[in-house]
Amino acid sequence: MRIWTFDTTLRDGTQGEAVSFSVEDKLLITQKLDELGIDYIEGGWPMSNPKDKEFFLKARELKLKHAKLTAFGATRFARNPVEKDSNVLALLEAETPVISIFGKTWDIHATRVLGISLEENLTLIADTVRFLKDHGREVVYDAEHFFDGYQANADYALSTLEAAKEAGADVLCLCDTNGGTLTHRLAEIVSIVRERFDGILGIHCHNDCDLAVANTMAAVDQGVTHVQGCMNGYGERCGNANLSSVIANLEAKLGHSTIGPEKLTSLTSVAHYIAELANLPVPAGQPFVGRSAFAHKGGVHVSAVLKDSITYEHIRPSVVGNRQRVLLSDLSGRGNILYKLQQYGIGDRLKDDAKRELLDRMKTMEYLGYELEAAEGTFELLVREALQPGMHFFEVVSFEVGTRMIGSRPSETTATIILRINEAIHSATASGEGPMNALDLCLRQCISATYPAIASVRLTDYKVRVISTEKGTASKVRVLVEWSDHRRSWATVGVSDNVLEASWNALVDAIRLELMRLADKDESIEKAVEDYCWGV
Ligand SMILES: CC(=O)SCCNC(=O)CCNC(=O)[C@H](O)C(C)(C)COP(=O)(O)OP(=O)(O)OC[C@H]1O[C@@H](n2cnc3c(N)ncnc32)[C@H](O)[C@@H]1OP(=O)(O)O
Ligand SMILES: CC(=O)C(=O)O
Repeated sequence: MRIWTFDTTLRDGTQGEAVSFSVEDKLLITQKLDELGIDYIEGGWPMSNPKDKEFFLKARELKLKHAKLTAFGATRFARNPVEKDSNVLALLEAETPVISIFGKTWDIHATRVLGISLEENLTLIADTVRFLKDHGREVVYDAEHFFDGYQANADYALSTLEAAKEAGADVLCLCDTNGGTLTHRLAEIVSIVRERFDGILGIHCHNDCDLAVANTMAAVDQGVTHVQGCMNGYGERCGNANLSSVIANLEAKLGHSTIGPEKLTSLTSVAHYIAELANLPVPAGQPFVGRSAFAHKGGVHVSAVLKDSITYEHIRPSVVGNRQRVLLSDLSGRGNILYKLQQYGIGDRLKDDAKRELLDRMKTMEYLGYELEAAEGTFELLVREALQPGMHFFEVVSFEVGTRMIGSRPSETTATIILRINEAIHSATASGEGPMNALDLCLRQCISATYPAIASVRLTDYKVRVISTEKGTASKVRVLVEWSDHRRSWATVGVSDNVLEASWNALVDAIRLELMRLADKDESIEKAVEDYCWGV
């Protein structure tokens, strides 16, 4: 069945805490949602603020291929005749083909919030819908608090829908505004409304009981054909139904037609694009589009996935443009190692004994506090060392680092290192902006003449975590360092009860890894490594 998608990321989504978009962001997101094949894009409430007003003005220049831009507002305010209500007039001035308005369904909202009679509220609804229809707009009527209103006073709730319908509303959208309705009850109520009203029924769910997507699906099951939601589940309080999950479920599970299977493959990238503009991370475990949505960690899972991915995946990740990942940890089995080696294209270059040794080494390292899941560069180094035993490039003889602070003068840090390269001793002393910088400079001084290619490796992030705190300042720490060589990024990890030693080990591993990569010209490894490294 054809189900119409209505995205309110730019309106209800921005009612979520920490979600805010500039006019430029809103324009970019509108275009992106249009490309994704969304049917309606609710851009904001034009009377609410200058930003939303400007957005609708600028959006006139957008050449949308598919979506209908929608302006949102309220039924006329009780004190104003509809033709003089600034909120209603601003909706017309937005010049969108579609207007959505919310009206009161719940009797206490009419009497206690608006302070008007139940009858007068019906007039507000009918006046506003009719006025907008008379001005040639498609009207989506959002029945705010429909389910709470129905449970409080069913006859009155239904009469508000009748008022909107008789005035010409094109869609009657049932809103679970407080997000408190349980799925079975919501389905019962939708089925009653479906029997009573023909035409397009919509659903708008909030996630206060963590049921917004399930409730949306249940409503569709009862005959609703217009679904509202926000990308990444943004929205007031606990958010709205996550539209990316709703779309994926409708398309991939139920065979309904929304954006179509081809555009569905852009779902993950669009969700991440919007999160990027919102400056919020997509939660790793977000269904369908999150980084962990198809990430396998337990050895038992990975071993089965290697035989057939359907064993632990409910759909193929590519259906929604996501990808399968395998994580490394102390919960890994041989399967995890095999998977990675196959990914690197070297499944057959390591003997079974070497694979088992690698797994044992990994488990010991995890026990000592290394977290290879976040530092696949360190794992790659272990693999390459297993492939080319004895290839170390340089050996660390010693390192020394000291920071001097006198009075209020800026501190001074100097490091000295001694290395053995091809049987010759090299040493360097350098001052830096802190110990890591001083050590880094020394290392480069010692080896760059022999290995000039390491000049491109630079630190991009540095994180320290105390592994267990019982020893206070003497506790063991894990240092995770991210690196980039202008082509890709990767992370290495060091563990020690001395933060400088942990940092130094992560630094040395990153440089060794780069040298190993340059020495091993096997392109299949190179390509596979790029798959886990992230672009820069
Ligand atoms: C369920 C939803 O999510 S609805 C959308 C909610 N979104 C927002 O509120 C974000 C945008 N809101 C705003 O910018 C502002 O609240 C404005 C510009 C709309 C109104 O601001 P103000 O005029 O200062 O009013 P305020 O926000 O304090 O109160 C809301 C007013 O709208 C009235 N109102 C609320 N719902 C409706 C409705 N469906 N129809 C008519 N009037 C309504 C209220 O009675 C109240 O008016 P009152 O103060 O005369 O009683
Ligand atoms: C209209 C709307 O956003 C709601 O009822 O939640």
